[in-house]
Amino acid sequence: MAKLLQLKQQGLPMAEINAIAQVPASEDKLSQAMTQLLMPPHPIDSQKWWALTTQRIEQLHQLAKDITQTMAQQSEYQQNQALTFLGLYLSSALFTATVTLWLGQKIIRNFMDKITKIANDMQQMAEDPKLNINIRVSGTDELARMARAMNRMISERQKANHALTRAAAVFDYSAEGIMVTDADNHIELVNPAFCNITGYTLEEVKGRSPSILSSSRHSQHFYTTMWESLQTEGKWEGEVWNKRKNGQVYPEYLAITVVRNEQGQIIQHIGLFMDISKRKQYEQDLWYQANFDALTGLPNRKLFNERLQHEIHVAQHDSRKLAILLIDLDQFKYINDVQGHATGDLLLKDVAKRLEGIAGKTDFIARIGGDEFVLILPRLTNELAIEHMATRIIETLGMPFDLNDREIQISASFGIGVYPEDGLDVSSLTRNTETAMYQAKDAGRNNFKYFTAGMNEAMFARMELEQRLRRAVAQNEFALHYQPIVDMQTGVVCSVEALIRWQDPDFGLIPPDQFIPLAEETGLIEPMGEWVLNQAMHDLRQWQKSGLKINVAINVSGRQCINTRGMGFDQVLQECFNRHHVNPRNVHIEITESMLMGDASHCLSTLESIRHLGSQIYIDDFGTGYSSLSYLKKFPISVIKIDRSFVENALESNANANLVKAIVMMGQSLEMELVAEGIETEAQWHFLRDLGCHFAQGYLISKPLPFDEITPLLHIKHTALLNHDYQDRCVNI
Ligand SMILES: Nc1nc2c(ncn2[C@@H]2O[C@@H]3COP(=O)(O)O[C@H]4[C@@H](O)[C@H](n5cnc6c(=O)[nH]c(N)nc65)O[C@@H]4COP(=O)(O)O[C@H]3[C@H]2O)c(=O)[nH]1
Repeated sequence: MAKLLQLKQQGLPMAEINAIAQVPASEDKLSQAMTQLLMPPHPIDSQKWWALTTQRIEQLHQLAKDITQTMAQQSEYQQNQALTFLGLYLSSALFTATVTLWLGQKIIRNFMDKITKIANDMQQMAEDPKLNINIRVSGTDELARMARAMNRMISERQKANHALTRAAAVFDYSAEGIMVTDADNHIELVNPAFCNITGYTLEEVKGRSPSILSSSRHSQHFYTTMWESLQTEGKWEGEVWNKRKNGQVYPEYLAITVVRNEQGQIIQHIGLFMDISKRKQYEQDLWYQANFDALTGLPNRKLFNERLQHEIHVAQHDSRKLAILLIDLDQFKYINDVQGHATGDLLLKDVAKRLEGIAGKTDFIARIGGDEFVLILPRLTNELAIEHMATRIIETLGMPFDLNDREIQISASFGIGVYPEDGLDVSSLTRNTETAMYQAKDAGRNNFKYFTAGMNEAMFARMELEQRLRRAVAQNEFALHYQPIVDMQTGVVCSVEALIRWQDPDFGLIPPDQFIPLAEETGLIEPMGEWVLNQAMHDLRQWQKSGLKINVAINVSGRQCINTRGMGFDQVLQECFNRHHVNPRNVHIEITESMLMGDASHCLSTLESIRHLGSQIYIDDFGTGYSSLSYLKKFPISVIKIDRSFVENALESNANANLVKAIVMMGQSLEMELVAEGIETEAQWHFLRDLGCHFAQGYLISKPLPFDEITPLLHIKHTALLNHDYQDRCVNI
């Protein structure tokens, strides 16, 4: 039992103790002995008791021996078992140590590999900052996490690098100049665009103040405001005139931003600017185009209106007067059409120069239309100044122009309007001055007219007439009257002059003087002239069919002669002759002297073409114009018509008679035939015939009459006016 207790105290498990305490089956004797020992004592003798006791003691000894033996066996067994356990323990410990060592080595090698890989990759990246390696470390351990963290870091670094690269590229390649200054506004850094724009290198500006670029165009106040804005708002932007290194001042658009540190102190200023010279130039060009005439360089109508508005305001404020002179070139359209636009342009440029030459310092001159110029005289001290200027304009523009080696003479008509009498605002003053200008034109050109209240009525009348004339052309309200031209030697009617009449439904018959100038001005003369030509050819054909030998003279205006429907006049004629089967030799073309003065070369070629067709050319109203012999010689003119005004006055005085003689002699010296117009009396007839005039036209023979009325008169031979035998000359015309 003591042994069992001891085992128990040693902490042996109960199962084992139990096993040890179990008495094996072979030990039945022990059990029996024990049982007997425990049995109550029987009443036996001492010997027996002794034997029994001895026996039992022996049994006990045997039992103790057995127990000792068993316990020895048990102890041996336990020892063996302990040894086994120890062996096992030691071998497992060894195994564990080996495995642990092996695992440790493996883990360490693994760690070392990973660390080496990370270190190598890091080393490579350190050597080449542009290199970005994705460190590949697998697993979930610390190193793998570290590698992933590093990869993230690298990726961030990569992004940051990209951003930096981009920022650097923006800085380097930006078209805008960039300037970075420190807190004290000393230049720290500039980009290449800065150098391009300003002409300075970084070395030249580093450490200096941006005022190195100052152009001195801005006041101190300008810069003070800029700095105030930087201090309070942290930024400023606007247009600045700066100066390049070469001294050239240029405009730039500048945006300055203040950079502050975490404490809110200014550490840098970043100035970003672009050169806006081109944009400024473009804006200026646009403004120029909108306000100036490209051809002459003079202000245009828009600028004129603005300036007049301003001058009226000033004049009103100062209680002063101002005048405007509206100048229109006479026959400019003709020159333009005949000589070509290039010559027309040259003329306009020269006119502009001449007007600029005579305008005073405070005067303002503009071109407000094709051939319309306007002069503002804003500081009128007295009205004589207007007259003086008007006379100078007429004189200046009256001098011949030398255009492409051609001498061209022009004149101008202009109206004068005075503020405040003739208009209190721009539109009324301009409108009234325009009215005065038209009046000057109607009054025979090359003069000027002051605006008067009555002019407006005339202006309205003119506008109304134009309306009616347009309708007349559209509705063909015209008729032709014919006036005979008689051979002064034979009294025979050789030809008739076709004269247009306007049969207005409201106003009756209107003579050509009242609408031809307007028709020329408005261009209506072209369709009107074509109608005359066709009608006259039609009538001529009728007379010829009836067996009458007659020619027809047609009046042709300068504008009509240039072109009709875009065709040369000779082509128009040819078409018409063909249409009516008329021989061009039976048609005379009457032109005025002024036509010859416009464009000599174009006129010459047109007249030669007409002459080439076979028609003769008459100069109408001779003597009223320049009557230049040199001009007349150049042109293929066959007949001169002496203007009615000379014939009318020829017999009134010797001087007048001598004038007519001179004209006749001039014609004779040019070997041209002469027609005396407006012969009303026999005295005039005889006078002119005796001078050597060949043909006569006038009321003495007949007034212009319609076709039906004139036809019978064409057969009459005016023998009563003859005083000697004649020979028939008409066929030669
Ligand atoms: N007092 C007076 N007058 C006389 C006498 N003999 C003729 N006349 C007028 O003198 C003008 C002559 O025509 P013109 O000089 O060619 O002058 C013409 C001509 O330049 C122009 N004209 C007439 N018809 C046409 C036409 O079809 N086309 C063009 N372009 N102009 C035309 O109109 C002008 C005026 O024509 P008309 O009024 O018909 O006036 C005609 C005629 O009626 C006379 O003895 N005494």
